Amino acid sequence: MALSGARGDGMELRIHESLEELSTDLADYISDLSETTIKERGAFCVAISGGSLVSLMGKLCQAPYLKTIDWAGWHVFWADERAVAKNHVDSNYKLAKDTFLSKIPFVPGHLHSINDSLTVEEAASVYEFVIRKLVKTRVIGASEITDCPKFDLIILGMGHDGHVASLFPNHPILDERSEWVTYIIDSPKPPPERITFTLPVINSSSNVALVVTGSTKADMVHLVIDDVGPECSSVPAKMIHPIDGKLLWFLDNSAASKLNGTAQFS
Ligand SMILES: O=C1O[C@H](COP(=O)(O)O)[C@@H](O)[C@H](O)[C@H]1O
Repeated sequence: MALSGARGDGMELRIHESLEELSTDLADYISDLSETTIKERGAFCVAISGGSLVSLMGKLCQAPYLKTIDWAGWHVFWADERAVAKNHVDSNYKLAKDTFLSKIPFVPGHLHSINDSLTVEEAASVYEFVIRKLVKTRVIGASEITDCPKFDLIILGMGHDGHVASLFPNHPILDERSEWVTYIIDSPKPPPERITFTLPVINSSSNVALVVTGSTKADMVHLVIDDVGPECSSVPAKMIHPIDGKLLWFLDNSAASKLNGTAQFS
């Protein structure tokens, strides 16, 4: 690893020399977290997103992880989904399934994908209902502070504009405080209709991993991570602060190239 360290503000950065190194570290991190969480509470509830981070999770279906992880304890959710059929090239479900999920022996019924045959409004409300039932039966934990579900891990990518899940800059859903899952019909990035976890749910997670790579995201990474002033206050990635959990950034050297003071990590 090129650099690794905790910043005073409760976030940890891991900066990698290569995508290969990053994806191995990510798989080790997920595997360790899965082991300790399943020992502690019998299940591991992880929500994933779409985009470039999915291929970086591909190591999970390879040795040693395929054999060493206790997949029976896993429940997989989507932090966001695009309103397209599950076999559409834009589907976050399809991307994860084709890349690695289909090669892993999950318990049938533990892949909690978002219904693609409903309107986005209906799909968001049905998904929230599914999550509520799993909180009630204690498969998913509950935050004592926010009353939201407490996922064991939410893995997010970040767009060039700083969006995370389907929470886009300056969009009114950034102010959503009562729903756990909501929808948009005017996404600036196609497709326009999407379903997404809200900020309170993401910030109630025990662990949030933000996985960002490539030089085209270096400016936004600098804006979000370094204290550059009020101009970045409307950037969704900047709003990720787990209330009672940990925030870990997985970056490659290119994405981290404009960060201030990385020399303080070693
Ligand atoms: O549209 C989306 O974009 C973000 C970021 O994608 P990337 O390809 O730039 O990494 C992704 O995290 C989100 O889940 C997805 O719906």
